[in-house]
Amino acid sequence: MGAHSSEASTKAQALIESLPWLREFQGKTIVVKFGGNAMVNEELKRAFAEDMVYLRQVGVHPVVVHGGGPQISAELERRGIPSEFRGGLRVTSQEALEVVREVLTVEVGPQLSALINEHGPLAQALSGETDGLFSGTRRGTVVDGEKVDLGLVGDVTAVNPATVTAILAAGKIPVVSSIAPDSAHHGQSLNVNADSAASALAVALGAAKLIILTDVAGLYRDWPNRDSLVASIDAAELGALIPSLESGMIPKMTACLDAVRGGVPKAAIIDGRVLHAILLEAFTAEGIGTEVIPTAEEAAQ
Ligand SMILES: Nc1ncnc2c1ncn2[C@@H]1O[C@H](COP(=O)(O)OP(=O)(O)O)[C@@H](O)[C@H]1O
Ligand SMILES: CC(=O)N[C@@H](CCC(=O)OP(=O)(O)O)C(=O)O
Repeated sequence: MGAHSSEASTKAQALIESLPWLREFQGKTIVVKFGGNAMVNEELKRAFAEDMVYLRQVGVHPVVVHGGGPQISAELERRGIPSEFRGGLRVTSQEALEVVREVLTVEVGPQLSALINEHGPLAQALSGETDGLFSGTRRGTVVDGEKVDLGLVGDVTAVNPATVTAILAAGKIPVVSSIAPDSAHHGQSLNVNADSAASALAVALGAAKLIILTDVAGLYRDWPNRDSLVASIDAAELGALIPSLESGMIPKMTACLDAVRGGVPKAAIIDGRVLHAILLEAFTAEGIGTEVIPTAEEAAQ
């Protein structure tokens, strides 16, 4: 076989490998979290937008929840507003919250939507504050056994997915940012980590999968030992591993665990620095990154 025909047969093979996946996810909702660290250049953002359009075109319903942590940090620094992370979450003052909201809902969300819309009028950006999508409660965290006050940081405690389902029903792609109104204080909003917002939305939508893009190949059991990449882990094992994790991996893996425990059959952490990572995850038999699945007993229920 000549080089040309062998390349063609590799492409045909990739298409054939996608068949079981297409059957599994046809007509189903997939929540995709696009992290700020995976948005490092225009080419990656464009490829991500193409992947979302592709999924929609083949009959899957993608919902995007985006982060923007590094972009928020850059803007806070530019304005001279102090910012620190504790347990992977940003300690957020009222002043910082205004910047979080502005960067996520005025900058990152509309930019991603515009890239998707280069392929047709498909994306609709909305914030967790829109139409009561999210409702949150303030949370702290525990670092080295000590309680830490994170300020205006919340967990999503209720989701009203009506607007998201209406956008999906109209054949469009919702692009959601992770700000939530505080259910206990009218008019106050909370900064929610985008991984946990994506997880709450995936559960509320009854999504078939949660995919989180980040800037590493997946979860390393023994970080930073590069031989310890986890291909697949169940909820019970992950629950036992989370207390030993560091920084940004804590909210990320907790989000996967909560999604799977909340009834989402699969969650995956994949490397968003790889062009078309979503299609590789979706359309190759073995997938890429780390997959989280329910424990055997949970899956049987
Ligand atoms: N066990 C681990 N496996 C993989 N990455 C880890 C682990 N522990 C810590 N990390 C760090 O977590 C980072 C991902 O979290 P974060 O920076 O919050 O990403 P994002 O912006 O995509 O949400 C990785 O780049 C890596 O440096
Ligand atoms: C509470 C908290 O930490 N909120 C995050 C929200 C954005 C986010 O999660 O962005 P990435 O996914 O890019 O990290 C923050 O302020 O950075």
